[in-house]
Amino acid sequence: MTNVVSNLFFDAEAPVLYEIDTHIVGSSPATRRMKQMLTAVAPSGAPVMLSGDTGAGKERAATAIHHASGRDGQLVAVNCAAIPGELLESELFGYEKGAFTGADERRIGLIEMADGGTLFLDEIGDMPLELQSKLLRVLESREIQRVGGRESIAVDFRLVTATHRRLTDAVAEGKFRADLFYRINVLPVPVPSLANRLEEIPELIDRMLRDHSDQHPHANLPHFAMDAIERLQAHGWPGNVRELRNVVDRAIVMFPGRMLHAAEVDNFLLLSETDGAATNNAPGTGFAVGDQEGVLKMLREKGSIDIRLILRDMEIGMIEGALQVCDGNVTGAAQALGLQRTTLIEKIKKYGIKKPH
Ligand SMILES: Nc1ncnc2c1ncn2[C@@H]1O[C@H](COP(=O)(O)OP(=O)(O)OP(=O)(O)O)[C@@H](O)[C@H]1O
Repeated sequence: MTNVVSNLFFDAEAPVLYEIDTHIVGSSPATRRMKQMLTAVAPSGAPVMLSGDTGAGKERAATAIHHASGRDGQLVAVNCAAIPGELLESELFGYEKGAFTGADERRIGLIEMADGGTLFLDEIGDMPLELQSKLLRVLESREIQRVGGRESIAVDFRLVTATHRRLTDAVAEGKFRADLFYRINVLPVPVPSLANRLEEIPELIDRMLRDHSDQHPHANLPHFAMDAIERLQAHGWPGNVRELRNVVDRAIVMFPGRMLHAAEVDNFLLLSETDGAATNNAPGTGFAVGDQEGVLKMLREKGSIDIRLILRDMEIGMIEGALQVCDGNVTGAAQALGLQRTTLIEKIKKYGIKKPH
């Protein structure tokens, strides 16, 4: 693998490198190794399997591969764990009108939508066995049939898969088809956890702040002092880059134009650890800002979510965070949140939020 990768790497064209570098931030040895691999595999049409912990950046790597591949079609991302098994087939393959109750009109599936582009199957290990067989057939025949349809439709897509667990274990347990595993594991690329590239934290923060200011040109960005960075580099990062993004998002909301020191960072990290417990004073969903994980989990378990409840919980979490960071000072917290003081007081009353002493 290493030889193949390094040979391909040296032959890789500059635009490929440019795309990979644009999407993937970081110059640690671990990330440099990953970028070399991505640069090598992107131009080939062979299936890539990304492995790594949750939040490490697998979807970002898939996006980089797509953009560096030179394929004209679109990148279609599907989280196999987020869509209930019985729905996943019709989502992937599409269906003909009348295929089942409720199929009022023909629907193009996600595989067909990825024609000419890239199909990214996230959490492939969660795909039901029956669907695994159907996917294998598609990979071998390069054709699909919509649910309820007879016509075979040719599809040309590049497959990228991702998993956060060892698929070989799932194969050994009979939960994942061995033949599919070998078909999709042609070019394995490990995505390193943030704990293995702590030196990249300043670069990642810079990029996140820059992205924010590209979207909000008038935003007053926060600054991270050296002691704050040191504190971040001593953290364990179980939630990886996603957890770091949450910290940066909190800093953007609560410290616009201000300097964060170690103490503030400690508070933010504490908030990360108590995500979900933040709503104990009111019956809630237990979601926190940016908690996509939680949303997906609930969608999986219940099949639906109540967006108003989730937004309310996020609001409670942010108010509690601002109060904590401002030592219970309502005027300061209102300022940090961009709210009128009276509005904040109303919200504190409405949600029964207790101010820290
Ligand atoms: N190198 C990076 N530079 C900037 N942001 C990044 C980087 N890597 C990841 N992120 C951000 O971190 C968050 C998590 O990344 P991503 O969704 O790619 O992780 P993942 O490994 O696919 O997670 P999951 O296993 O939960 O699907 C996203 O908001 C993403 O934009």
